[in-house]
Amino acid sequence: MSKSWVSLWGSEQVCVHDDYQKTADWLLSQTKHRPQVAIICGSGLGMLADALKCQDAFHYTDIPGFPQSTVQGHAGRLVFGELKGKTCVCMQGRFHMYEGHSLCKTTFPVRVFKLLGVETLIVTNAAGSLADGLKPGDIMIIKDHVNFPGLGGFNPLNGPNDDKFGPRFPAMSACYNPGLRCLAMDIAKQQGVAELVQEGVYAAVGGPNFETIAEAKLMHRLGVDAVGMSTAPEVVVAVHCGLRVFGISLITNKVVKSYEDRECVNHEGVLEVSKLRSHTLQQLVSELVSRMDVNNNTAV
Ligand SMILES: O=P(O)(O)O[C@@H]1C[C@H](O)[C@@H](CO)O1
Ligand SMILES: Nc1nc2[nH]cnc2c(=O)[nH]1
Repeated sequence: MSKSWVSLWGSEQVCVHDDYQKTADWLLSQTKHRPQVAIICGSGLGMLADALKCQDAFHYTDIPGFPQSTVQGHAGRLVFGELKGKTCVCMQGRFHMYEGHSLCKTTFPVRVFKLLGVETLIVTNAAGSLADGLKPGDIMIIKDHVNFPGLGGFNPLNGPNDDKFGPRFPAMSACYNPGLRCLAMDIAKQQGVAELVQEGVYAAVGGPNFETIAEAKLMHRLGVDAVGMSTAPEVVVAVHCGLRVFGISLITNKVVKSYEDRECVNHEGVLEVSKLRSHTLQQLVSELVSRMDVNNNTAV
């Protein structure tokens, strides 16, 4: 049963081991698939699940304990299936803090994946670029992140630590697996899309508003390459419980950094660019899944 925990910021819901286990047990009773890889689809990127063969799909509304998706471009389905010889589970729709989910609900699926036997988590998102060399339609392989809500005390690991998942003070200095990043770069070259792909630092903010110009300038100065409203909390929880992580940001817009610039970002534009690049991203992720080693959590 989830419990209430009083934090610096007031009362928060925390989920306990039993909550994750119940959801995992239900899923294991409903599908024969035993996933090794989990994929979280960002805004407008749900089509990554279309490549899965022999699908078993569940609406979030039907999964006990699962939060619900409320954002356009996040279908709210969990899809199990085979992708190039690997068993995968794919979230068509993720949870964001700005929807009103507690951080434990935002990251709930990650621990469920761990209990399903997943070893590798692939996170994708739509993001705005701050780096001058990244333009809409580009693909950024996430090298590292800045978790702004986490720095301010909004961390999904707040509250009593569950030692069954991981340590009280987990290291975060190698969040994004170097071997998988390198493999993804090689695949991009082989697929002829290397000019679209580069590595960079992602920053997570709380949203749901897009950045002010002062905020954009601040993050640019701090060395952030792309900004979005998700991913970092999921990755913190994944690394805590020993999952290997690979992350991709699809750059859907540039973040306005000048008072003279009259461009204005909106969610519909974000979804449009996601759609345009969906095929390229699907090819890249499929090949990465195909070529990754799933039985050794430390190697590629
Ligand atoms: O789920 P992601 O991070 O891909 O979604 C991004 C951030 C906001 O939820 C939304 C803004 O358009 O896209
Ligand atoms: N915070 C933020 N999230 C995004 N998601 C897609 N584009 C953006 C952006 O420009 N800013």
